[in-house]
Amino acid sequence: MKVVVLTGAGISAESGVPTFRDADGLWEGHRVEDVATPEAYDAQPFVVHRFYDARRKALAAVEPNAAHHALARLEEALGDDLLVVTQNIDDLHERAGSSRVLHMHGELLSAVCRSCRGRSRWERDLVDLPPCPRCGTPDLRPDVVWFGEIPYEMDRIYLALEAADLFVSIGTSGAVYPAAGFVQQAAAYGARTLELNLQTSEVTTLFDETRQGLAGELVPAWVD
Ligand SMILES: CC(C)NC(=O)[C@H](Cc1c[nH]c2ccccc12)NC(=O)[C@H](CCCC/N=C(/NCCC(=O)O)S[C@H]1O[C@H](COP(=O)(O)OP(=O)(O)OC[C@H]2O[C@@H](n3cnc4c(N)ncnc43)[C@H](O)[C@@H]2O)[C@@H](O)[C@H]1O)NC(=O)OCc1ccccc1
Repeated sequence: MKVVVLTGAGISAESGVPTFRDADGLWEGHRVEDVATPEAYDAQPFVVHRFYDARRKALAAVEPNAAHHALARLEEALGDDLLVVTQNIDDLHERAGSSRVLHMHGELLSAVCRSCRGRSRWERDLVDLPPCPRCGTPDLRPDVVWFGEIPYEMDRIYLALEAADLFVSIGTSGAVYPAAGFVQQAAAYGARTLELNLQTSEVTTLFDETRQGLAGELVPAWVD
């Protein structure tokens, strides 16, 4: 049984990581779409850096929750038959013990060089961004996928959706593409589809089954 699990901000909410909908999509009065874009980074890099620095600080103070731990247990059982595709840039899946995790929108604790595309761990706050450890150019940016940019690992994701027997979506509003379109792709290839979410999402009607509630309760109940 090949399983693909898509996670969104809702799976980290009970750890204390605010979701995008929580703050009505606003950050310091900015529409998230306005700070999480390459244009915003070119226009006002300091505002964008402050946005991600604040989230790094917040991430250091939180822990994975029961939903993350349940998926790590599922990976022990299924091995390579499980793939977790996350829209989240936090490292809570990995901290819970999951390793078969694909960060389609990047990672908060990673930096990427705009010159050589080399990746490195994000070391310091904005004040003195170090040069790229690989090519030496001072051209590092947060290793996250911004609106208008192509998500990471789309080929691997489409192959996994094609081979999936079961597609499960956890804690996502289905507002952002291409992730919001995965349920249709998986269903088109014959997979059964299940949504675990606190509220009705923009794609709830596309699922074979929906269970509403807290991920910290629904996911362990589904896994164990
Ligand atoms: C706003 C939206 C309409 N715009 C888009 O979708 C755009 C444009 C677009 C493309 N195609 C379209 C088609 C139609 C319309 C628009 C588009 N998409 C793009 O630009 C993407 C790139 C988008 C990525 C942007 N970067 C992010 N994040 C990283 C940065 C950062 O984090 O700062 S997106 C970011 O927002 C999204 C937030 O959504 P959720 O995670 O779902 O969170 P949300 O708060 O919305 O919802 C939380 C849910 O959890 C539930 N919940 C809450 N608590 C709990 C709880 N305790 N338990 C369970 N559930 C819970 C709630 O009920 C709720 O339903 C996530 O994806 C997150 O990663 N790129 C692209 O399309 O490239 C081309 C392409 C296409 C195909 C193939 C190749 C190339």
